[in-house]
Amino acid sequence: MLGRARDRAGGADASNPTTTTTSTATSATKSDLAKQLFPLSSSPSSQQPDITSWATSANKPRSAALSSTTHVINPFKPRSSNPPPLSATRPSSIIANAAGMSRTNSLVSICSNAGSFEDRESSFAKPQSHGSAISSVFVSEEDFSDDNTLELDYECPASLPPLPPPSKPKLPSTARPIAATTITTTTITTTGLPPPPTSQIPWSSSPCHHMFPPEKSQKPESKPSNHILPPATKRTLPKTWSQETVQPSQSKESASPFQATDDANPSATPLPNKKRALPWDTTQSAVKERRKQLKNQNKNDGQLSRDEMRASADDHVTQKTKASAISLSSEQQHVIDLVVKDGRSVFFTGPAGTGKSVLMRAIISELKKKWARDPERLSVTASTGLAACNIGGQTLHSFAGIGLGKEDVPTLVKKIRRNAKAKNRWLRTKTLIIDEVSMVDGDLFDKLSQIAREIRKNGRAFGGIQLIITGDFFQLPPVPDGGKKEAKFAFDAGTWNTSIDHTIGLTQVFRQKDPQFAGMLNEMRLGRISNDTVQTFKDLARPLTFDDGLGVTELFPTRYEVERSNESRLRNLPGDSYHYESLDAGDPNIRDKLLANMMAPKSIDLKKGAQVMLIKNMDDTLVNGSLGKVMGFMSEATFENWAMNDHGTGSDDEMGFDGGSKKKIKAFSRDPESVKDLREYPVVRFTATDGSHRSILCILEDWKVELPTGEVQASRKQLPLILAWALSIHKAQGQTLERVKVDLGKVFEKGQAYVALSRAVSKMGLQVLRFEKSKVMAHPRVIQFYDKLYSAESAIKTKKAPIISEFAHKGASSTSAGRSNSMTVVDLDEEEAMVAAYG
Ligand SMILES: Nc1ncnc2c1ncn2[C@@H]1O[C@H](COP(=O)(O)OP(=O)(O)OP(=O)(O)O)[C@@H](O)[C@H]1O
Repeated sequence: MLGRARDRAGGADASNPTTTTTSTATSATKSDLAKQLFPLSSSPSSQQPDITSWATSANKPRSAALSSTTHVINPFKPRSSNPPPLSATRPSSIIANAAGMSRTNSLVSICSNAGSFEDRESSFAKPQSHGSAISSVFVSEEDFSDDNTLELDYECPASLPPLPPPSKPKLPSTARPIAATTITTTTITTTGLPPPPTSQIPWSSSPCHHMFPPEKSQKPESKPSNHILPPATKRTLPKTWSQETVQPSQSKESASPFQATDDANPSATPLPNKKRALPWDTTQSAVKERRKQLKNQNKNDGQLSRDEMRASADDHVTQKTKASAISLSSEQQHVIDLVVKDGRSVFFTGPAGTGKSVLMRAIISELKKKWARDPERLSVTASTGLAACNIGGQTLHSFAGIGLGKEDVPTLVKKIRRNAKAKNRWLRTKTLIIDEVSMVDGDLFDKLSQIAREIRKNGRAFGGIQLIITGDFFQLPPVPDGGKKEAKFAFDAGTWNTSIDHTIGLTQVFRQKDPQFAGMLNEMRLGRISNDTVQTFKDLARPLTFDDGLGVTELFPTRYEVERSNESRLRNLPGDSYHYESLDAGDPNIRDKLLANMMAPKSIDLKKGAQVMLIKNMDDTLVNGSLGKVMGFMSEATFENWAMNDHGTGSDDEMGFDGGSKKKIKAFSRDPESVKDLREYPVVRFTATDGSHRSILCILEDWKVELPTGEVQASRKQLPLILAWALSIHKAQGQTLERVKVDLGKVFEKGQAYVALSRAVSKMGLQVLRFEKSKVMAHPRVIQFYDKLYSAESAIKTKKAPIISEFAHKGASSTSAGRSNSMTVVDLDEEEAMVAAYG
């Protein structure tokens, strides 16, 4: 085995972890050491490295039509060297010529090889429903038994967030949405035991039309598609819904626009009546009533399983999502094929806004189908509680059952063996998903791999578990443990290269439609900012004003600053304050821990005029992250009576939720039968993702933490709102925000400035204060890591295959050299930890 590994590893340089591509000559002399340190027997190997091709741009017909608006950005060149913005007249084929480019500038060469790109159309529908895929989160009680102060073992019960439709900035725009900006793409085989795919995996970018707002006439269903997510079979409505009988108790709702049905298709989910510009689009209670109704029907006829029922209810609520489904780009689809069909271990990365989260949700959806009969085969985890929440998973620590994970591997293995549930998770899991890997510590990664090998009694990396990992190492790094000055990145783990078959770089930036802005952000990401970019960012210091009454969301590095800012803004508002305390239930011993990291706050104070953010997906346009303003407060009955009596015909502003109107509304709610909950809830006017304004009465929502058996471990009832004048950069990671203000003077950590600014959809919605080049810090190790990846890809393109294995072994060597016995864990959730760590 060793000999075979040695044969395969010929030429690898095991000794110099920091060398990128300049040490080919020396590498051969040191390869033996590398081979001994990292015998390939434990890693998926390939006879020849699997190399997939680079590709950019949209499908040919569209790109031809839009040739003047489709740009390929070279991410490793200063913006000034990149293609000009949309307004410029140069056509799309602005790809630098790599010929003669030096090895030290190898990053450039990746994008420069025009021949490595190919255009190919692909169009797939995204999962139809955003709120349905994940409803339960699995937490074992034992996860918390050893570390009472640990706040890491949090599993979010939230439903899987939606794959949001391409959002169209409402702000005045000088640059019209065009095709996504292509940054770079690479697929690199770093290891591979099983024989790699023999044929090249074709690449192409998603069609240009993905960048446009969904057109009503263009229904995704009408497009030929091989992969429709999620499966239509799980999304059918119960039979009983086809003849919707209105019970007396539901008569009010049926009078509401939400309940309007499609005569042509009685089973179709009713659409909001757009003719009636009522101040309510629907109420959450209406949605809940629907679910209750469905549940009762299920009980009566006993024909639907619990999941089917839930899926049906969600289907009803989110039916519009189907019509505006995101089509995965071909590079995204390529990753799905690799992980779902081929079962490969993959790390996919890419700049902010390239659809990593969207892709991960699609993968989870597909794998859930794959493991429908044996759900325990799939484990969904993330480095932080919040990130886990976003994909309906649990923290990596929680999954592993290692508490803080400070002990050495033998101790941790013993600990897990004592914990039947944790042990079972390790034994049963076939596919492990890790999101936001940039915040996973390298030592932890190695420990987990070793634990898996021992518990599963399988010598392969991670005990043979398929890994699907995503994240962008240029974003927030791991928090170093007390003793360490700097955290170790996961890619520096000794087992990183042997655990991953393919490293894939997503290239298409979807969040920012303006290629110039996307290019500026990419310069930031790499820490190589041109003077032009510095000046453009400095010009964004001007204040932003909007005519819809909503302001910008200010991003702060610490939670303390966020709370202070939100509290002072709330205090300065006139009027009464409404206090909402959550209703928590569950075993008091573990409840608080389970609920600690929940996005839903333990308590929230609101006033009329408060700026809030929705933290649950209501439907396809009111989603987690939608900004809104509190217009007033009223009880459910009042709100529904108002709807029933059709007293709203104007906009919210016309209606005005002032005292007079409110009194008037209350006059309609005297029927004691209808008044069950007299408590007043906020009416919030949201700016929906399609740019429209929608007002809903925000009542209490449920968050649950459940065991796989469905047993509820802890639950919280709370408004689905948080104050949103200010948000922490940590909480903002992963968000797409249309109006952002960032004061870079307060930023202290590498990657923070990039994360903060890259939340913005456009320059028009971004205000940047105190922009300094020095504040934009990219970690040298990260630059080096990506440099290697792209160098390797460049080498692949020039058919210098040996360099690939050299790359893989270098990586292994570097990490082995850096291995230490010191134990480090990631502090997963709290900004305070970061502050403590970084001062
Ligand atoms: N295939 C696609 N077609 C159209 N829009 C897409 C596609 N994939 C992602 N998007 C959109 O791009 C935006 C960014 O996506 P997403 O949040 O998944 O990116 P990300 O890479 O995870 O970003 P970050 O690293 O900042 O968290 C979202 O608004 C999403 O809806």
